Amino acid sequence: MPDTPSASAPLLDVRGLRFARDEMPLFGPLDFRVEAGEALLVQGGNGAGKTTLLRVLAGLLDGGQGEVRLSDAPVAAAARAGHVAYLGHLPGLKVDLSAGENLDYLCGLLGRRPTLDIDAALAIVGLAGFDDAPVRHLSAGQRRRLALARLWLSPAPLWLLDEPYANLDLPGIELVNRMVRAHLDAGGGALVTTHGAYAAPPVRTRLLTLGREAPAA
Ligand SMILES: Nc1ncnc2c1ncn2[C@@H]1O[C@H](COP(=O)(O)OP(=O)(O)OP(=O)(O)O)[C@@H](O)[C@H]1O
Repeated sequence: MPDTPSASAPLLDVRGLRFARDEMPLFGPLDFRVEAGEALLVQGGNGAGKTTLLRVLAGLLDGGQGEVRLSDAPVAAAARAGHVAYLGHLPGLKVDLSAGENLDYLCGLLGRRPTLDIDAALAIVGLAGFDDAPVRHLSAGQRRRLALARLWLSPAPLWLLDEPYANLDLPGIELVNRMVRAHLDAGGGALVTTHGAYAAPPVRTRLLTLGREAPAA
């Protein structure tokens, strides 16, 4: 956890964050924050930089300049993976392992909420009985649900969700909304990227728009 946590501090406080690729600016400088109990919708068209922003915040992509504070303490990119839960386009699963083995492995790597076990998390995302199923036999939507189980098991208060509705059916979309609402009700926060093709999660939401027309909100 950050060195100097503060109950009233925002979960995420970003100051002057900018990113350039091959010296071409992609976004920024951006200033925004995420308070406990709220979601920040990161909006923008294809190529606007939404995924890049989330990967920079997660510490998965080098090259961002500016300050990223988590619960009132600056956290360098290399240390951020242990402080946030990132749900990316690719589920980040090992296809040769079973669903349960994947969750066990990821919990060992990134930590786990002590009040929840793997079977319960699988049941919550509609994968009860899939514990021993090899991930290579799962559909794209089932893999997405497995990644949601990992998210649900994570102890991190800040979720970074890159198009979390991708590959999901309507019950899956409702599942994401329930999960986000429960996470925020418990004092967590979330960044959620969106093209605007789906309704936003029904939670307290602010907006950050990437793109030339509206650099930041
Ligand atoms: N690995 C990479 N190497 C070079 N350029 C990249 C790489 N990844 C992304 N880009 C470029 O960076 C820009 C932003 O990409 P990014 O994926 O962040 O956008 P996005 O807003 O998430 O887009 P989408 O809505 O299409 O998913 C795009 O112009 C893209 O071509």
